[in-house]
Amino acid sequence: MSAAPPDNDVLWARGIVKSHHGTPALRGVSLRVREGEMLAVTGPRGSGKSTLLGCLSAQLPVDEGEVWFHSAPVHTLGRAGRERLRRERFGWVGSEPHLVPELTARENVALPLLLAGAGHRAAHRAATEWLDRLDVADCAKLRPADLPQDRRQRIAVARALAPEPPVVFADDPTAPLHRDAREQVLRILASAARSHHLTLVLATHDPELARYSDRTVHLVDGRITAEPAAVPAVPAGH
Ligand SMILES: Nc1ncnc2c1ncn2[C@@H]1O[C@H](COP(=O)(O)OP(=O)(O)OP(=O)(O)O)[C@@H](O)[C@H]1O
Repeated sequence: MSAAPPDNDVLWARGIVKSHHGTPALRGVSLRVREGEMLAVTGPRGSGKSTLLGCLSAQLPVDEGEVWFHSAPVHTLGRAGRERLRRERFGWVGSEPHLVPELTARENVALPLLLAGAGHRAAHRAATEWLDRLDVADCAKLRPADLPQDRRQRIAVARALAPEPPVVFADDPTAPLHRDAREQVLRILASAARSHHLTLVLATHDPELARYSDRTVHLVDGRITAEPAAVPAVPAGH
């Protein structure tokens, strides 16, 4: 039996192998993510970034290897256990803003807080604060269909951050945004992660955006090719 990972790692993975319908996506990936760290996963299209985030965030079961969250095994959980872990401990921002179309922006952001048991007033107050941080407070009463893509994405970021989960996964979160908005949303993600001591795992094509992270791992063809020494991060709020 293998040893449990070190206590100070939030996420710890060893030898992850994962295929999609016979197409190998990850071919033995090992990595660790420390508490409060902002880790960027870079690599060309099809290199396995989304699959890696899927395996680390318990969305996808691994074919081989181990994934641990705070010294508890994830790779041995069944579907229900993985779903509970995701719902209770992880936030997710995808490259497309998937919001509930019938709800206003504020209701969308409040929803995960209400599902976690918060009272209506507290959930709506927190949602308003997060919309304000993401610079979309003016959209609070509008529904997703009335908003452009980049505003919807900011709301999706607010929704992921509002419950302040221990880990937020962001899979190419700036893809729907224009250049200036990309920088701003990334800065907000980075500063929220730092001020709320969240751990952030971010997949991106853009090495420039990886500058906001504490550390980068680079994937090529389902393998980590290099884990460069920490590059100077852009200070939050700049
Ligand atoms: N649902 C799927 N069904 C079949 N093959 C898949 C599926 N998802 C991913 N793949 C394949 O697995 C490999 C890794 O894909 P993945 O999406 O993880 O890479 P990526 O680095 O995130 O790519 P991108 O930057 O384009 O999002 C690719 O060869 C891809 O075609």
